[in-house]
Amino acid sequence: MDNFTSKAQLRLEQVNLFTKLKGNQQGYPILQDISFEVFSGECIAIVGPSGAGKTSLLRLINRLSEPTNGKIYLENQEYRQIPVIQLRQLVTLVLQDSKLLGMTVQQALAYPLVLRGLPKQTIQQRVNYWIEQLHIPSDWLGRTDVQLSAGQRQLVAIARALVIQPKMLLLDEPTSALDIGTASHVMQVLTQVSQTHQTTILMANHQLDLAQMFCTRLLHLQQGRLLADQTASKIDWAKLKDILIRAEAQAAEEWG
Ligand SMILES: Nc1ncnc2c1ncn2[C@@H]1O[C@H](COP(=O)(O)OP(=O)(O)OP(=O)(O)O)[C@@H](O)[C@H]1O
Repeated sequence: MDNFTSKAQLRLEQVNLFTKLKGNQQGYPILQDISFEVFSGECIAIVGPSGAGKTSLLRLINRLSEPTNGKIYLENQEYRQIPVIQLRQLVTLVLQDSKLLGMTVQQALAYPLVLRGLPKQTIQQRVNYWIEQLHIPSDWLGRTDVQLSAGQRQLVAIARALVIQPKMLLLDEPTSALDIGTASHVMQVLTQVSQTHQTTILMANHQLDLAQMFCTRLLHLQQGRLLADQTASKIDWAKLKDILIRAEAQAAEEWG
């Protein structure tokens, strides 16, 4: 497989992730035998009940954790050969509860671009553009974490990721605290971003109606395994909703 080249932007090959016990002993499986390819500009929704492994998968792709075995490639380059800083400039993750680390919204949006050494005027233009696109009101700009609601923090975290203009954007339940109108608008903005900039987007999302608005493809995880990998146009959404509701109920029962 080492000489295999693929047109995929991202490739996971038989990835397994196990918890670690004391002395680096292998614990229980979190992800098992995950293989798929992602192509530039795809919008992928990752669905599955609580505990299915959605966050764990996104963390692996952002290299916040390493597979126990199996390999991940970005444009045919194995992850471990890519410097982490370089990888994270190309592949950006928005976590479920992102923090502004003591900065104001304005500072937090500009900061990743300041780190990249961009001219002040370019930074300002880019920040203003995304503030406008995401309808972030100007009176939030001077606020810090504690002065923002969970939903407002989510919107700012999405803007901060878009400002970077990554090749691949990973979003973990990015709209869980947003009202439906704002969440739908975010989905429209993301769709536009992927269409105009060929940005690849992978999004874990419990809200199937929103996933349906946005995705071109869907990965369905259950108990750490990839149950289905489907093109959006071929999905029976009503049936999928039913399956997910039952799986959620079962997961809730198992977790007591
Ligand atoms: N660091 C860790 N150590 C031990 N177990 C972990 C760790 N991280 C995740 N897990 C376990 O791995 C499984 C998958 O968790 P994960 O957070 O990836 O699921 P999820 O699908 O994102 O769930 P949710 O929808 O609730 O966010 C769960 O059983 C979880 O308890």
